[in-house]
Amino acid sequence: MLPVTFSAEKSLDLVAIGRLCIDLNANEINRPMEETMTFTKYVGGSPANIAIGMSRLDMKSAFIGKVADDQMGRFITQYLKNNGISTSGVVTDHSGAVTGLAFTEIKSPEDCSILMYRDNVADLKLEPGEVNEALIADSKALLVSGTALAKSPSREAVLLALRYARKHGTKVIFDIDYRPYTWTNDQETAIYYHAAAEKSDIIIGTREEFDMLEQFDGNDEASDEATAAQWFGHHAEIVVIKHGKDGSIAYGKDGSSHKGSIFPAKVIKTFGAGDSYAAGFIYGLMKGWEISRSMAFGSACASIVISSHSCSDAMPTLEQVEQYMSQFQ
Ligand SMILES: Nc1ncnc2c1ncn2[C@@H]1O[C@H](COP(=O)(O)OP(=O)(O)O)[C@@H](O)[C@H]1O
Ligand SMILES: O=C(O)C[C@@H](O)[C@H](O)C(=O)COP(=O)(O)O
Repeated sequence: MLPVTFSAEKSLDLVAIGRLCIDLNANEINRPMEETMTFTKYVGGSPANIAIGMSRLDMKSAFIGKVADDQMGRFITQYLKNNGISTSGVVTDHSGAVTGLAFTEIKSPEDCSILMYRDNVADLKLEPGEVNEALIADSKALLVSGTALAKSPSREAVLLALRYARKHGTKVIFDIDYRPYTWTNDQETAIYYHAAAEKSDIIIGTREEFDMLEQFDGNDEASDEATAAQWFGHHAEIVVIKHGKDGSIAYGKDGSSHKGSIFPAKVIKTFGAGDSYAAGFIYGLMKGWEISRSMAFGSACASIVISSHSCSDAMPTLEQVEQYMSQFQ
């Protein structure tokens, strides 16, 4: 039996909803931000990275989001188009909002952090009326980034997108994607994360992200197994808990559990690991692979991306992943 069955009727594989931003990745690595002088510009934002990752793997992808009416917004939209991603669901802000920026600090391969500039950002201005129902109806899966739930009106837009997905038999993949900068308080975070997780078929997050989601649920010593069981009580069919360099663990609603190991990497920076892992994992599931094989593929994608300078631009093609994995067979 397949771990998840995606509709064969739909012409798109994945539509992602959430932020389209800019990553400014430090060129001078292994030093603090105070001493970092130059950066390279890439398209960023976790759901954008995942959509780009899927597209590189030849999956038909689309995006629902809002960009600023400026050079950065146009750069992002053009990059998506150049990568074969449908931008018919990408709208332009006209309220004077700006593009979100993520400056990366690479002190060492183990010590990386992100400095986010997210005041008055266009991505969080997406209105419910701007959510393209037809794109969701025509996609096998909707990928929701949890950060898009942080503020209205993007929050309501995402909740509506979730309703459209359930209405049209589009599988919901929820990447918790917790970024503290955008949230007001923990209670609010847990409430809206719950609303999305309850409607999701696949939930992906780190242990810390699940702890954020479940913090008021009374699971004092939340184990990965208890986390999975909690969400199988709703719509979830697969729950994936990521543990950085310790790999990942996935649970299936059929009672199965799958330990994912990592591939060796010449780590430049650790960000981008989760997004590339998600792209590879979703790709595998959509190909009808077993959970373990999909996890291995995701881990290989992650190793490639963390050994590179960017997140989006470094997303590997199928050929690159296969070649990389073949070294370890
Ligand atoms: N140092 C590392 N070496 C090799 N693979 C890694 C490393 N860190 C993360 N990964 C891979 O990326 C996956 C996701 O990483 P993780 O750090 O847990 O997610 P996130 O980037 O969302 O915090 C891991 O399950 C693992 O497969
Ligand atoms: O998500 C962002 O806004 C920034 C990303 O583009 C980024 O570089 C990053 O943090 C990737 O996240 P991860 O895959 O969870 O490490």
